[in-house]
Amino acid sequence: MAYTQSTHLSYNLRFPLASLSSRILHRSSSNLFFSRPLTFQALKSSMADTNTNNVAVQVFEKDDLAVSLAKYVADVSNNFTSQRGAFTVCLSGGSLINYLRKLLEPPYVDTLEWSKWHVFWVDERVVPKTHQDSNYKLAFDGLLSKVPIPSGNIYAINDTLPAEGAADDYETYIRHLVKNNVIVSSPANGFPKFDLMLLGMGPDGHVASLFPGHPLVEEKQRWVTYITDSPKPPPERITFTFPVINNSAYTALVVTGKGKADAVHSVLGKSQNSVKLPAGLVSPEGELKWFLDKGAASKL
Ligand SMILES: O=C1O[C@H](COP(=O)(O)O)[C@@H](O)[C@H](O)[C@H]1O
Repeated sequence: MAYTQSTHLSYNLRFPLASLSSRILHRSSSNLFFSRPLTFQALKSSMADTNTNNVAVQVFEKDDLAVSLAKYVADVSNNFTSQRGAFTVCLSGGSLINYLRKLLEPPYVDTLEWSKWHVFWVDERVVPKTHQDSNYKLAFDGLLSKVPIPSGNIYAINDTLPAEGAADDYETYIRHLVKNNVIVSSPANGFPKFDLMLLGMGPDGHVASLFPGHPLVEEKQRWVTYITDSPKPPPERITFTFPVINNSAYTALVVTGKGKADAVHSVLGKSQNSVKLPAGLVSPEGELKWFLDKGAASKL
């Protein structure tokens, strides 16, 4: 794979984001390559068969990923808070939260309009909020407790309900927030359109709690669904479905570590597998950006 070190990438977006620096991989038909800076329109991708949207893949050295992710989140947040007066962001669990750590440092910690943030979970484990497995606890301890987001803007699941009830309850609440214009929805399909979806990916290629080969991957109607046989513990979880994940305005997939290199290769590599992993089904309406470290990108 030939590559050059890029310096700046200018995004030509609805909400133009500031330039980013580091090594950028752009997809073009069947090739993945490092390249010189391109305009955002040049990032047209054929990554998923139905995806005609913009996709960028960026590979980082060590701490640079967290630095760039913080800038990306801040730029998206600033654009929405200034244009709409609110920013709806969906968090995953797992390693993602640690990669958001630079948001707790200047300039972001002091300048972001935290009071306008509305925080949701892409997926959640059905355990008490105080449990070590809780995605809420992970995000609260690692990020949310350290910034001035109003507690009423943090939408955790109801942890007193079983999985099915918790999924129904979360979907009902999101419908309520759509009705009240806290969350935007698409006139075309009625699904909620979150401003930013922050996804991780497991070594098996799962995103949210949508696991390879599981029927939930095919869900087309529900906004939030549940699983009681998750292959990764704990077994009971609730999760956004693909129609919601793929309706978001901006999506970041943050994937690190050699253990995920095979799944990354399967989704982004030259000969993409005919059976798509869930991560390969992330094909949002808006912009998709992969944040990889060198380990995760090592088989590309
Ligand atoms: O179980 C989960 O795993 C995925 C991936 O986690 P990671 O630690 O490998 O990054 C995560 O995105 C999801 O939210 C979580 O529930």
